[in-house]
Amino acid sequence: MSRTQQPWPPVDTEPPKAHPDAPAPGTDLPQHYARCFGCGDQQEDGLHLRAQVGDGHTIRSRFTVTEAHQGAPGLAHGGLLACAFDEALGTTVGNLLRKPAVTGKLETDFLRPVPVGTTLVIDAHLDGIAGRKVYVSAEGRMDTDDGPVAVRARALFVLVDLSHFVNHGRPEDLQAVAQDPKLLGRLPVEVNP
Ligand SMILES: CCCCCCCCCC(=O)SCCNC(=O)CCNC(=O)[C@H](O)C(C)(C)COP(=O)(O)OP(=O)(O)OC[C@H]1O[C@@H](n2cnc3c(N)ncnc32)[C@H](O)[C@@H]1OP(=O)(O)O
Repeated sequence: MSRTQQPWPPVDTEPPKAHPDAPAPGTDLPQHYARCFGCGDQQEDGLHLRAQVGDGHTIRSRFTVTEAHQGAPGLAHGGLLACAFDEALGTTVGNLLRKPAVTGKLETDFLRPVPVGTTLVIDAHLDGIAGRKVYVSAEGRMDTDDGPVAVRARALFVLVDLSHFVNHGRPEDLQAVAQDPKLLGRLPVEVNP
């Protein structure tokens, strides 16, 4: 099987346009949910991914592979790397478009093994929009922003109503958020667009 990529985005798209209230380049983004495995500070063994807005529809995220993230001895589990990219790509969609969206499809190419202790520098980019479909891609470099590329990913996010989360979320977790709204970071969505 070759690494030849299909055209991306796979359908005709409009160029992305950041929301007028999207955070400016250079902004450090807060966790979006304290219990999120990707970014939450209440998940002891989570990824604790941190993100900053870049120029031109990009967001740069960083996460450090810990012992809790191993698949083979001393090496990151591929599924956890995919999780980091899901988070980095979702953060890019949510913060730049300020609309709720969920992952519909996520593809990853693992190019190099990633040892425990590595910090992955993930640069994600909005690629195009077709109706509710948002195409976004990223690459992750080892330790520095010009380090060797270890992982590439691309994804389709689908814009949804907030009712998606209300209708499908576990009631006790929704209740916990209602009682302690600080569990959510700055809402990355336009609630009344
Ligand atoms: C600041 C915020 C930071 C947030 C970071 C969070 C990062 C983590 C994000 C996640 O992990 S979200 C959790 C994982 N994802 C899910 O749980 C989604 C589960 N799937 C669904 O809920 C529904 O399938 C979905 C909302 C994605 C779509 O259902 P809908 O009934 O709303 O829409 P529909 O099925 O008509 O699909 C809409 C369009 O997307 C297309 N589509 C959907 N899934 C697709 C797929 N897998 N592949 C290709 N196309 C797909 C579909 O063909 C269609 O295209 P057209 O508009 O052209 O007709």
